[in-house]
Amino acid sequence: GDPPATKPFRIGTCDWSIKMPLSADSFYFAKETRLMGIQYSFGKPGVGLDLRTRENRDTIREVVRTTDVAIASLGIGILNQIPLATTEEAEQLVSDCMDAMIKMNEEASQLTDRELAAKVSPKIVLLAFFGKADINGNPERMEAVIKTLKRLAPVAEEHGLILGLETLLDETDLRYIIESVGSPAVKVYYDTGNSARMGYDIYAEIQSLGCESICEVHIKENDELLGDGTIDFSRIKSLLRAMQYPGWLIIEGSAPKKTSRTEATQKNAAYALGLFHP
Ligand SMILES: O=C1C[C@@H](O)[C@H](O)[C@@H](O)C1=O
Repeated sequence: GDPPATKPFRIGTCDWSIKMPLSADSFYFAKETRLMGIQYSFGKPGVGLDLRTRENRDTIREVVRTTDVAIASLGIGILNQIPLATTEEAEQLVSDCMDAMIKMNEEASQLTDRELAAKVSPKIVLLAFFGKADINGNPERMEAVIKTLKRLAPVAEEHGLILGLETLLDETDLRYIIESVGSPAVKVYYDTGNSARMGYDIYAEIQSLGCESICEVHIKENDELLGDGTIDFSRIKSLLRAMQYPGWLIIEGSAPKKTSRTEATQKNAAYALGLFHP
């Protein structure tokens, strides 16, 4: 018989990558660029359209309704400055973010428009481990992160949320953390550009980690537009198809030195839509 019908991938961008964090602007930008979702930032209390408040959540829901651009997931980039391995403030940030997600999911469940509800119910949050928050090559910090995640994961599990670790670790270390925490709520947030830059075999890692361990993917090229660098995105597409990856592909960075982030994202969106969403 016929092979099973394949759904096109959903493509979005993160709000920080286009320098429009915590605002409605990113949704209008995505709509103009034909992107379907925004990975929305979660930051310190009171900064921008902070999802901690009902008023801001209502505003963003209304923006999603008018633009038809979904909240693909959330991301806490500020963890790069407030490291999860070494600060209690970081644990509080993740906890606040989960509270906001729980409220968004509850509020969405009351909407009669089920398609809209799905677009305003983020389940995945990216936890960033870069710069001074990097834990690569630092077993003590890895152990500290495991301890913290063991406290956070039960809440995520109870509410169907996923904590996605975006790190500079290779597959072996990522597996060690995930297995040590021992919760299905802790997964890898895979970034093609970061892992390629580290020299990892990104194709082997994606295939081996699979959907069981990868919750979401950043499609990123280092200092080049998507498709202009060394990463073979057609190969990535085949791998994601083969593992029946159901999630979002989020465009991040991928801007050559003299190109503005917005211009680069427009070009990257055209490339990603052509390849992954023909
Ligand atoms: O996805 C990411 C999150 C950012 O916080 C980080 O700085 C960046 O390198 C990245 O890849």
